[in-house]
Amino acid sequence: QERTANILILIHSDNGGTYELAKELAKGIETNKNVHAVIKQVKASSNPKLKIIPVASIDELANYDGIAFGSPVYFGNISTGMSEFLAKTVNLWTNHTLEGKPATVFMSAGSGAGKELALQAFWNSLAVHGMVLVSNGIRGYENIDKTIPQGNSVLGTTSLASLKNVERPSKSERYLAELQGKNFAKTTLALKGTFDNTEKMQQTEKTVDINEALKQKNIVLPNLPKPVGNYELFSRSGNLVFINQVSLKDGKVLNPGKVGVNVTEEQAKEATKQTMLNIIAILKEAVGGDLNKVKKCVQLIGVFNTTDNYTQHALLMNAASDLTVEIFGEKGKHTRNTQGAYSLPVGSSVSIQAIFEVE
Ligand SMILES: Cc1cc2nc3c(=O)[nH]c(=O)nc-3n(C[C@H](O)[C@H](O)[C@H](O)COP(=O)(O)O)c2cc1C
Repeated sequence: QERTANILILIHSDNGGTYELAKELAKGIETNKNVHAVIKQVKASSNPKLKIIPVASIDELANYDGIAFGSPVYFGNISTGMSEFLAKTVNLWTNHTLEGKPATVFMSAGSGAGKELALQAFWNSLAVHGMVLVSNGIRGYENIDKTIPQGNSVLGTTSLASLKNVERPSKSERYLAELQGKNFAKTTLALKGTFDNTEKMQQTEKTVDINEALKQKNIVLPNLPKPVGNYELFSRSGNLVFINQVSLKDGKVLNPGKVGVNVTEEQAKEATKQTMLNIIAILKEAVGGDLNKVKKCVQLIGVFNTTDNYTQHALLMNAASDLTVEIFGEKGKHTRNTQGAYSLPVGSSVSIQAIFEVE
């Protein structure tokens, strides 16, 4: 059977210069008929030229055989958009997910000031991930037009987008990007299968320390709320822990009221997240301070104070579900019910009942 490979071209672009280079890389990659390239971006763009590009999720990076990263040069560095995306890859990093995967980088610059620093900065982050960095060297240098400034660099192709004596990317820059794509496809195909991390990832999955992961993700659990009636914060029966909360924050209700009247959907989501944080703080207490003892989130029920005709309860509840999965990974996946209510205690816009299985 013929070997095939899938390459992600992951870009951030403001004005489309990076996207132009990405298309050339894709063309170069796909001159190898066994290698497929897909261009995605790190966040949605309102630029009409870039709107159609799908947005990549963090977790999908694991699914490709190689990744080409492209961004504008910002002050001799990678762009803020790219930097923000990379900052969310801590889980991939600690799980060794990208180790041994080939990576290559390209950038759209203005004048080109600091372009090599920026390419180097890209490499820094990808080296921390343990990726195999594929350089350009002087490939193609003999064929480029040297009568005008060009974005060639040994680390990766750039384009000098603000030098408009010719259309940018220039013909030579496009040629270099295509060549980079061709070479990257060759390396990716050759390395495929030599970096199978599934076994290692499964091992680390088991040993992921949830308490540490919370710190790394900057998730701070609130102080325990005080009961406002004759009840306990949690109740344990066998291996199940039952917890019910509203959106109390520092003794006050966060974003109280009715969704669609005096609470926006964004505020309701914020309140929902706060409620879930309260629940997880209580859960931590219930397992003696060690969240690694949580085996599964079994079920969540979210009740929202809404108008009669409101239907987007599921959307609001995602704020709680997403947080639970972010913290507990696979163990955080749960069944769920959502409902609307005419009024809720202490004016909260949301109330959540949670059931967890623990050790
Ligand atoms: C905040 C900021 C900082 C920038 N810093 C540099 C720089 O240090 N060197 C450079 O050559 N261009 C710099 N530029 C220009 C961009 O790299 C250039 O416009 C690039 O082509 C944008 O790529 P895009 O078309 O994919 O958005 C900067 C632009 C911005 C917005």
